Amino acid sequence: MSILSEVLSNVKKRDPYEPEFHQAVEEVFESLEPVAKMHPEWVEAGVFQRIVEPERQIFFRVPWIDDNGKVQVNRGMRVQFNSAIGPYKGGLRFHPSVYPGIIKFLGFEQIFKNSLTGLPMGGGKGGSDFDPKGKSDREVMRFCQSFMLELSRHIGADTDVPAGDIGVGKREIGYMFGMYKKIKNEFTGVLTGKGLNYGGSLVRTQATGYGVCYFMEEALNNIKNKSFNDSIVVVSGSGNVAIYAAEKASQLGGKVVAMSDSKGYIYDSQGINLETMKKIKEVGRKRINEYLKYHPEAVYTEGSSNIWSVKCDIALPCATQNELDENAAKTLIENGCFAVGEGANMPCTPEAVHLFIKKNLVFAPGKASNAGGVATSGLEMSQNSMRYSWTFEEVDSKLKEIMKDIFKNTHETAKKYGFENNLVAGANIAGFVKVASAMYDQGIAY
Ligand SMILES: NC(=O)C1=CN([C@@H]2O[C@H](COP(=O)(O)OP(=O)(O)OC[C@H]3O[C@@H](n4cnc5c(N)ncnc54)[C@H](OP(=O)(O)O)[C@@H]3O)[C@@H](O)[C@H]2O)C=CC1
Ligand SMILES: O=C(O)CCC(=O)C(=O)O
Repeated sequence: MSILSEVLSNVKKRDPYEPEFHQAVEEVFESLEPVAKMHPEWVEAGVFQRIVEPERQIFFRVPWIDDNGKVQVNRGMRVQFNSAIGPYKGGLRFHPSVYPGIIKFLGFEQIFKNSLTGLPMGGGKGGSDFDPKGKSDREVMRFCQSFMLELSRHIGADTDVPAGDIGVGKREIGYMFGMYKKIKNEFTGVLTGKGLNYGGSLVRTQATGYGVCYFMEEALNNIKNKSFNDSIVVVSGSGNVAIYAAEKASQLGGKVVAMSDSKGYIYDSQGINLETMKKIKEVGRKRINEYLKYHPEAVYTEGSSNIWSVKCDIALPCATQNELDENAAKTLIENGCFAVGEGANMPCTPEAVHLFIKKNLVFAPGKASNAGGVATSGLEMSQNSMRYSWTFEEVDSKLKEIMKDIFKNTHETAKKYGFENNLVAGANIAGFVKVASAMYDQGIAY
């Protein structure tokens, strides 16, 4: 049995009820056989065993009082996965589906993603099974304050710097930052994704979605001699990542014809009107079928996974994990889709990914293509430390350079290890090598 199979089998034995975490480890380990062969010293130092075990996991009670005066209790968690190359960094997810297996898979992905950005950030992730949907602003505020009351003991600008993810946006970050400041009596860059009026960075709102398109444009140019220009694009989700991926895809000359939420999807042959979408989702926090009130010529279909039956050239899954399976992948390919860029974390199942690679689509894996969000969070941390702010153009051009560099690194690494044009292997190997070498240099007790 190879060391990688042995470690994977132990991961499954140790935490048998965490399928998403197993999937994330398996997907990275699939690419690492040549690395293990090239670095017997890493095998001997137990780097592979150590990298799958979080440095620390924190679980805590989050009691809060709803608008009816009733006490509610949620579960909070933070997984501090790996700090070999910098303070733990990664988002917080508030969604009823959150449990340790989800947070661990996200934290594991974050280690390699953050490494790919070239910035000094370790990997972490956290969240709660709290559902902000349908709650009043006051309820969300009370929950966030209670959450931070405990989390504040474990984070800090040089220790662990959380940010947003599903269900956590500017509103939630604001409430949590306010509470942290009150508890610690200090104004530091302990969270990113902050409002622009209190230390946030320009472009952070747009960064993940824009970054997906910068990465994809580079991949299309280099691998297929194509671009977004004149392409038909389908984007799943209508949250932060989806809206700004759709915006940049349109700016680059693509036409986005469909977007979704967890209930269904909208098809608009004229191209989705993003101002309407922002009004519905960012301002109103409403369901996507509201779009028909403003654009009656569009079509709404129940069932979010059906979105992949819409004919397109480029598909950008930007909603959630495992939202695009093998059948959806077959349909996309039959309809002529030539590129898939993951805006969400692990949105394509392993079977779908294998098919895309086998059929030579340009496939951009999330840990590379959605790294623009955390990279810009890294730039927010730098600006906070300097007590300074860069302009929109400055941050945007740094983001673009970072995404181009991530593409170059993943593309060249894939080639070097015998996986030409396989960006999954390139991203896994390039992300891993930097962290593994730092872990090795810092000794086994680390
Ligand atoms: N925000 C960021 O900077 C980054 C986010 N990501 C990843 O991108 C993805 C989206 O995050 P973000 O845009 O921030 O989150 P948001 O909460 O802003 O939006 C999430 C979107 O996905 C939809 N969605 C959520 N769960 C499901 C589900 N189970 N089935 C179908 N649709 C679903 C939501 O629909 P509904 O409103 O109906 O629930 C909503 O449209 C996540 O995978 C996240 O981890 C990755 C890198 C950075
Ligand atoms: O900006 C960040 O720190 C985290 C973003 C994130 O959660 C992600 O990359 O999945």
